[in-house]
Amino acid sequence: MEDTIDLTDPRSALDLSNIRYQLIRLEDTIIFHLIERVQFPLNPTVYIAGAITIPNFCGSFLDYFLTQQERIHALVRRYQAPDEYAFFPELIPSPILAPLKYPQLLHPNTVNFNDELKAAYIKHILPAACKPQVADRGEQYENYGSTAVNDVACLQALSRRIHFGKFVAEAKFLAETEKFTDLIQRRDIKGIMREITNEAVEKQVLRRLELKARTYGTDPGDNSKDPKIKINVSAVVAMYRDYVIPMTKEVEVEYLLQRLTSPTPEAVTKNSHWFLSALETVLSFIS
Ligand SMILES: O=C(O)C(=O)C[C@]1(C(=O)O)C=C[C@@H](O)C=C1
Repeated sequence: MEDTIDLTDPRSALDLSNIRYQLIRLEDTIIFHLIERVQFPLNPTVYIAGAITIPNFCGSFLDYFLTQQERIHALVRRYQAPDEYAFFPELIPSPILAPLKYPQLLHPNTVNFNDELKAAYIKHILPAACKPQVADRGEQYENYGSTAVNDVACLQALSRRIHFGKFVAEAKFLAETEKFTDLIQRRDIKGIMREITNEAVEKQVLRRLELKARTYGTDPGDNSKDPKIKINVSAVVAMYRDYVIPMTKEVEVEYLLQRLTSPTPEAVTKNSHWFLSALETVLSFIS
């Protein structure tokens, strides 16, 4: 097993034990970001379109922050990577850095579950994880900026996690191509879901997550009998059980349903970003 997955090497990127190791690493990232986020109250104002006045923008404060951050990250090639998916893909600019040449690891596809993820994060995950808030007392007390900064970190890590489902699905497809081809051709969604599900692995994920949330949430210097835990451990487990694992599986199924079809122009754009960027660079030299 490699320490980090190498997305420029198909043998590394499509090895199921490497992919699972990456998913385990992402658990750490997600838990630490969530611990940072729940220092602040829920602050529902941050998620309501128009609740905070923003010049030339009519969405929520979180969406404003996400669009701005995605724009700058896109400029340095973040969304060319096959494991990165933007929440506002239609708003991101082309990179200023020369394109990287990723091998074609995944079948071209249009799968992006970020809207569903963001909705679940705001409606279910955060309310369960944040401390109860008596009332939203306004920006000077509630740190709207810090709230949004931490939300973006949580959402981007969660997005990476669920979209790794594409690599899992591709690895499973390559291991049992005949069986999956038959299920896909018959559009047997229940059958595909059954084949990609490994209940033992899911139980292991949830057990490990509970231990990690408890461990990372406790100050090692706190020697009291009843140490304070910085995160609601059962909310972390519920987040995975009810949203993260189910969405990863939906990503897997949706990806497999597109696995045999010829790519749509939209899918080609995400998968051959580097080619289009290279073309843009060449054209900018010519003009
Ligand atoms: O590890 C796998 O095989 C996956 O498909 C990932 C995952 C998960 O989200 O953790 C999802 C479905 C399986 O039932 C087990 C685990």
